[in-house]
Amino acid sequence: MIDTSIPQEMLSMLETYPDPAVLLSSDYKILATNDIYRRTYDDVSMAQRHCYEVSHHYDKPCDLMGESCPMKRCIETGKVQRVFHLHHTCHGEEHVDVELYPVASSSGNTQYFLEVMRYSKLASPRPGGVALVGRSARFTETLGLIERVAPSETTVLLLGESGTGKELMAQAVHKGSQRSQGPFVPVECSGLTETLFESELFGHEKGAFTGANNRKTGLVESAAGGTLFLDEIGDIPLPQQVKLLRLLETGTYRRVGGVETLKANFRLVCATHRNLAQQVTDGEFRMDLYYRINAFPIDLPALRDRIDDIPLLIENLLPLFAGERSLTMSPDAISCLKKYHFPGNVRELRNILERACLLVDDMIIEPEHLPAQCQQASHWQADSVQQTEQLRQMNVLSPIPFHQVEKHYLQWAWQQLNGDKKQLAALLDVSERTLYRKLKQFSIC
Ligand SMILES: Nc1ncnc2c1ncn2[C@@H]1O[C@H](COP(=O)(O)OP(=O)(O)OP(=O)(O)O)[C@@H](O)[C@H]1O
Repeated sequence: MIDTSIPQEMLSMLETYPDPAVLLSSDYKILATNDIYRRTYDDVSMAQRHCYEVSHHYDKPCDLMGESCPMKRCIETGKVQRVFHLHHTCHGEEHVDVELYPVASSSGNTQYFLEVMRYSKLASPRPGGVALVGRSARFTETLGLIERVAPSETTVLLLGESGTGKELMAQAVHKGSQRSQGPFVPVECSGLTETLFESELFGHEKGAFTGANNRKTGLVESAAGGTLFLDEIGDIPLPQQVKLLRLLETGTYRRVGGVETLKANFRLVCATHRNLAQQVTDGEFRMDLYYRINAFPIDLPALRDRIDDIPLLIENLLPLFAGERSLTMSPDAISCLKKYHFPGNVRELRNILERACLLVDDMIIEPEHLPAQCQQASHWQADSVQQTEQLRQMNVLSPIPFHQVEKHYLQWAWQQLNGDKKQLAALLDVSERTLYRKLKQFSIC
């Protein structure tokens, strides 16, 4: 499809892009497309379709559908815009890095908009292909940050609860980097003692200490040309933090028992489930090290904050445990899981699916194949809705002081869970210590 008023140079330029590219008018109409765009998206040969119809199957511009529209921002600012969106293509949905450039006419006014789209190879919104999957707004936003930072050498700090996929995201950073052909070396920092920390990270010379019968290559050396992933960096004790800081500051290290100064050559990605800023305040984490590693922090959402991803994760993970069977999950069971709190995040979902695959005799996983706490979460929510309705009918929902609401609610929840503190704390999203304090305060136990 070609708008005959578009200069030939402009059309030729579109074809030079190795990615799908389109020329748009300010009212979102597609004026010209390159070949790769036509092959990737629906048939746009019918003249003057809107970009939002083709990419999103919307009948209105993205910003009216709750998305950030690069076109709108480009018109407002006159500057290049970059956003990360989920697009419909003829291969199904794809995560797309969209760049929009204003194109000026000879008079200097913006006449067209050039949109170039690059597909993410790091994650998928569909089951099957890659390990990392997600399509919720929170996941897409996180992936957008990963796509931005991955090609650089910047240190990345991944923050999130246990099981949210920090290691998978660290691998994605590596995969999207210039170092992707090099090694990805994960280091589990918790539990490394002072001496172990040094010899693991820096290696040691033969005879450096009793039992050092050979020279050992350290993980820093193994990561040469690649990415070093320091998992649970918040667990590194203070004395080891100094050694890590020295490595990062100088870019050099020495094997234990060695005299030779070696040059490090790695890109650093760190992760923790801890609140590092709080650890700095509490004197548990060095401030200088914190600022060294906090160059590009990314918060990974908990599974309960992206429940829209649960069906996709189930579809992606079930084949891992289903063996030869093509198992599915019933809508009731999916709905149970959507109401569950998932303190262990995706790792817990994996375990739940593995267990369900062993329990199911038929081809469909039902709520009865899920652990009691998942079934209970579902009843619990239903009960609380029903109870609120009963209270409303009894006209007792007139305003009462907050602490009384808290007390009554806690008493009720305590009974529902038969006094299971661990589960109750997880469902209420508080620590067991906080829960214990509350229970004592209200004399519940
Ligand atoms: N978005 C995702 N898509 C598919 N699988 C995922 C996703 N996120 C996490 N997982 C799976 O969940 C499990 C836990 O992920 P991972 O080990 O990356 O989490 P983590 O945050 O590093 O956990 P921890 O803090 O305990 O080390 C893995 O089996 C991983 O494959």
